[in-house]
Amino acid sequence: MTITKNRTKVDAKATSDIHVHESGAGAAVSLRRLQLGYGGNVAANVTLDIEPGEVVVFLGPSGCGKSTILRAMAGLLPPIAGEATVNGKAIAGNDARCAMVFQEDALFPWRTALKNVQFPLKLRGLRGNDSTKAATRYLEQVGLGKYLDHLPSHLSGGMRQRVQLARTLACEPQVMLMDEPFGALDAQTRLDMQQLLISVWEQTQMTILFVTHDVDEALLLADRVVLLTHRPATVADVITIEKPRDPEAQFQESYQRRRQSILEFLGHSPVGTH
Ligand SMILES: Nc1ncnc2c1ncn2[C@@H]1O[C@H](COP(=O)(O)OP(=O)(O)OP(=O)(O)O)[C@@H](O)[C@H]1O
Repeated sequence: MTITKNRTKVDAKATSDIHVHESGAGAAVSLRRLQLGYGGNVAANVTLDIEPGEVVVFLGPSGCGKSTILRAMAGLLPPIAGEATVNGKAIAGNDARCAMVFQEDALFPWRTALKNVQFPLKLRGLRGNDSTKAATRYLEQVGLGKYLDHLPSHLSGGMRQRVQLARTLACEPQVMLMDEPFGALDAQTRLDMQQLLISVWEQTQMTILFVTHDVDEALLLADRVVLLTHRPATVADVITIEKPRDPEAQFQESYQRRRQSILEFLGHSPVGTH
């Protein structure tokens, strides 16, 4: 698989403490003339193929339909026309293969971090000690091993997003959907979360569909950046990002040129067609 060739592949056998999906990697996603909308108004019309293990970041003007695409992937919005498939099979409501991380933390406020992460494990049939051990490992994976008994209200915004990430990992999805997950965090916490996500990706090789407004975040995380038009969102351009990422890359002229041209696109992006 070409997309992951420059990133560190993790041998699933060598990482028994890390939760790699049974398939060992993410899934291929195919959006075929996927038309989405609300009450007859088209919000997105997208055709795109995504490789297993690829990180695809959607960038587009405000209100163009980015979240709508993720909602459809999560099975929360049936298509008007066309189809979205994961490994060739159409997405159905509550499809366990896709799991969403939202910007606003969607944790149960009355449950501790541990119990929040245990929730999807229970749905997967894990109980008692097995569930506690697995949930603890997921929380350790996101750096919260010492906060198992904390309620969400006793955690910072960044820590709550970590719990949300752990809870999503506990679903063992093949496709992780992330809708501006770090948008509400302060700058330093956001950078920390980006690095955490890179490390989670290296461990799980999940396919990730990520929505952001932040061009630097897109360029850091993406294998490919998908630029969307104004509503209805259609694919205007797809930019492949070279890996491995050089930490100094953003100081290079080529990075700044690319960043500038994306910002210009976002400032004058064309209107999509139905
Ligand atoms: N539940 C809904 N009912 C009706 N219209 C909706 C609904 N949700 C979204 N829309 C409309 O669909 C369009 C796309 O919304 P969406 O949230 O997907 O955009 P977005 O690109 O994610 O926006 P933003 O960049 O502001 O987060 C917008 O015009 C929005 O007003």
